[in-house]
Amino acid sequence: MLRSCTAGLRSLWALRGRREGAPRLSADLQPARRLFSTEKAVHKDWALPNPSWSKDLKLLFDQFMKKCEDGSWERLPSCKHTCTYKSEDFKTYFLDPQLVEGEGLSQAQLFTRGFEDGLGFEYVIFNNNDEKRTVCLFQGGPYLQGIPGFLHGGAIATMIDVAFGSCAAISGGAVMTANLNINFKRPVPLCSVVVIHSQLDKLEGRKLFVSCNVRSVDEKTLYSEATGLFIKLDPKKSST
Ligand SMILES: CCCCCCCC/C=C\CCCCCCCC(=O)SCCNC(=O)CCNC(=O)[C@H](O)C(C)(C)COP(=O)(O)OP(=O)(O)OC[C@H]1O[C@@H](n2cnc3c(N)ncnc32)[C@H](O)[C@@H]1OP(=O)(O)O
Repeated sequence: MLRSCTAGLRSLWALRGRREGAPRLSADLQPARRLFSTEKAVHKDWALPNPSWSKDLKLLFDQFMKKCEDGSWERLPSCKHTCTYKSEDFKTYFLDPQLVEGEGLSQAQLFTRGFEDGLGFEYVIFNNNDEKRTVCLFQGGPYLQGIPGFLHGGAIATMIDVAFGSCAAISGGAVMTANLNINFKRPVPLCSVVVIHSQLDKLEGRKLFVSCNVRSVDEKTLYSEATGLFIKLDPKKSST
């Protein structure tokens, strides 16, 4: 059964709620495989092959799915909509009912999942919990063009942020990006597949330091290198 990816968001929103006096969720801030594993299946998982996936992407996907068989790796599911909006749990911890019920938020989608199949971000992230690292297989579609024929740098930065965010959230729970530093070394051809290898380098109090490299499928081309700083949200502080 599909496991929901919304527990992470619930964790984040619960934390926000708690800052304003809502009851504490025990799952909050726990290093968290549970971010990806506690909810019942309610929404489609988009981190799975669709007809727009190239041969390269499908091949890599199959290779990583094989690595999942012994439990050393796990595929992270990915929802398009911020699914918890309709859950009772979410309402319990989100204190502004207008935001929960309102048009704006009901239409909210994860930025990277807001495109038709194949046109934007096609990706799947695999996590190796013991090694504190993730691998993101990413095919950037035609709507992500920057200079003709190549991916927009902002699209690459977005994908790196998502890859980092997942890597950091697994260890840190509810985290936010504080700093991203990217060196773009080679332009990424539009519609090609790249592999983003992310690593949690250091955990220092509430600070999670991550780094990654973005490579071609054959690993010969290094497209980008990046570092990031994620901060575990502090339940005593307001994020707005
Ligand atoms: C993200 C959700 C996670 C939930 C789980 C999801 C599951 C995964 C599912 C699906 C993956 C999707 C993944 C998507 C990823 C996208 C992520 C984003 O787009 S996040 C939006 C962009 N980022 C912001 O808008 C932040 C804005 N900034 C802030 O809100 C604050 O600055 C914040 C929360 C980052 C820190 O604020 P403070 O008040 O809590 O903490 P202070 O005291 O300022 O800093 C703590 C320590 O960090 C250092 N620090 C803070 N910012 C720094 C910086 N920019 N550079 C260096 N150090 C910094 C400080 O110097 C301090 O260090 P000392 O403890 O004193 O040693």
